[in-house]
Amino acid sequence: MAKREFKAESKKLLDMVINSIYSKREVFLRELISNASDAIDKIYYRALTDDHLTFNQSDYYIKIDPNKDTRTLKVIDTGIGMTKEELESNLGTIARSGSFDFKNENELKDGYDIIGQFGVGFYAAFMVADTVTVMTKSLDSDEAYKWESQGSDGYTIETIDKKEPGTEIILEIKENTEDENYDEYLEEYRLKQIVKKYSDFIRYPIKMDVTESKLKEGTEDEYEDVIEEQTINSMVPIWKKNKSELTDEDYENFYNEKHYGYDKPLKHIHINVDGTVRYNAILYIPENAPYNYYTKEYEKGLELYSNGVLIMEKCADLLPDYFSFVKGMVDSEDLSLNISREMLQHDRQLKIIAKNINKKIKTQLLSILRDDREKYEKFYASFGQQLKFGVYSDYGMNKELLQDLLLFYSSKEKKLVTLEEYVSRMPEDQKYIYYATGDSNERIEKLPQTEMVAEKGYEILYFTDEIDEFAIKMLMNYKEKEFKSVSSGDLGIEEDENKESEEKEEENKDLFASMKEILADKVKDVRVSKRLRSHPVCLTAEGEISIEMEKVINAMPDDQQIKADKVLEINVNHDVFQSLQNAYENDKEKLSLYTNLLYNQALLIEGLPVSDPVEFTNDICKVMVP
Ligand SMILES: Nc1ncnc2c1ncn2[C@@H]1O[C@H](COP(=O)(O)OP(=O)(O)OP(=O)(O)O)[C@@H](O)[C@H]1O
Repeated sequence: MAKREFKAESKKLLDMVINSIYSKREVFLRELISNASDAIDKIYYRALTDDHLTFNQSDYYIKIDPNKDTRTLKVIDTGIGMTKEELESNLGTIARSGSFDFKNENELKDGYDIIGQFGVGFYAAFMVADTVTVMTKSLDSDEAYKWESQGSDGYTIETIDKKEPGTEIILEIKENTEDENYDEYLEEYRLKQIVKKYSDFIRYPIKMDVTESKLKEGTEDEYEDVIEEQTINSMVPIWKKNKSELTDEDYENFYNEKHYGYDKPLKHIHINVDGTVRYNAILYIPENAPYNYYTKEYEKGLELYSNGVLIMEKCADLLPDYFSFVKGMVDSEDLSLNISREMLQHDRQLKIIAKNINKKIKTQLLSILRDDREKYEKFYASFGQQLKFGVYSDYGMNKELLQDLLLFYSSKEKKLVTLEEYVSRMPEDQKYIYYATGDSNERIEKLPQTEMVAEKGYEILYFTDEIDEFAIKMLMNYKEKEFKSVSSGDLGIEEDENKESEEKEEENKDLFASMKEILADKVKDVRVSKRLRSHPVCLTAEGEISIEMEKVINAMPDDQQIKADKVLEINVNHDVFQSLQNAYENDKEKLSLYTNLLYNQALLIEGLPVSDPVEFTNDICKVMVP
């Protein structure tokens, strides 16, 4: 029999399909199953307009049949089949898609959607097979044909005997090589796995004879291998079902089946959009952060399906970083895929979907926050930090979108509050939103710097995450109220104290100058405190860099070191101040001892290390034994 050659360009293209278009060999099965599904769809469409043809869905199926002895894998379908001419033109010309033409000729819109469009998928079979044989009988022909090819050297066509319309594709699976294991494409479990991964939602049953070990009849502990034909795909995707038919349990099962997480999702979001870009999505907000969530290893992304066929396992472009914890999938019929179906040709549709999804996630989070505070706090414990990173990163580009999702611990409420709640409670004379930073709520509670603001009756937000102050600096203000650290120079409330402290400052300016000299470049200034009530000293920072920021940045692994401009504030109403004055008058050595002691105490209160602990304890001893 004379061999027909593929067209010259086709040879090159075939080589490309086999070697470079697809990144994973396993997708050959996805391609053959998609073709089989298209072939059945075509009968369905025909039946819509042809009165002589009835489409009885249960008659149509796809079957996968591996055989280790003959080293063959068959993919059989009960679809429309191909005439001799169609065999010639569809399989003899690479990049010629009969399915694409069919779609155009029939002006197909919704419902059943033909998958094929490029005319290359079939040849993916050569990635795993030396010889590919196609036995086919068209619904429109009495003759059946066999097409066979070993790849680039062409193909043969001959007449065969086949009664029922449909197509049977036989792959002679390659021998294993050093680098490649082809045997796996003959293993039931592996084939099942590939079908589940890519073709689970093909709407016709994909059948396979599966070997199961079963209890032998009449025995109690004897097992035997039983071969059973099973449907291995789920067929109807949950996201195409009506929301009213689905229970929370259905959504939870899908979450677990898909291994989106091992926890129970906190919330699911089911989206069906029929707008400019049509898509369905099921998204989940998990309850717990995966163990690697806050590391570089964590990969964000949603599964992306095109017409129920998996295209990408983790499509990162669908999620912004600040919502990277969201799991789930998107299925759209409107994506322009590239030839390998592994990437999108241009991402306009994807951008629209991403934008839409982003909005929905925010709305959902806000509604949990409003309606189920306990649930939201659980979520926030896992992912609050990520939201705060989101406010801070990209130069604060997303701060407005995220600000209402933030929670901080409140000095007054003794629980987490939103910025909105804080601002709505602010007394009229309060100018700023006050915050204090520290390692824990308990430590912040005891910070001397909070005394004055607390005495004034104002609420203070406690920042215990390293990112907090950075995020707030980026936010700058909320509802036109500026954020103010309780440690900052001007607290906006010290009017009454101003005059008195100015006088004290003036009276004691030589004492403060001496103390500043003793501490040298450790502090920028020594001053009368307006904020202290019961404590003798505290450290505050002047300028943009706070003491907390100095701590955070200096603890980072790179060599970057920064220094806050520290000010040692002295409570002139505290008895200790008298001792300072006495020492200044009578004993300069004592003044030096006291100054260093007070400075080191202030460091400890701030959670900063004292530079010489031995000297510090010696100083204490000196005070104890005058
Ligand atoms: N099982 C089948 N039954 C009937 N026709 C088939 C079958 N497999 C392939 N064909 C025909 O061969 C054509 C080429 O198939 P191929 O998989 O190479 O491309 P495609 O499915 O059209 O596009 P894509 O590259 O996007 O998958 C199809 O368009 C279809 O007309």
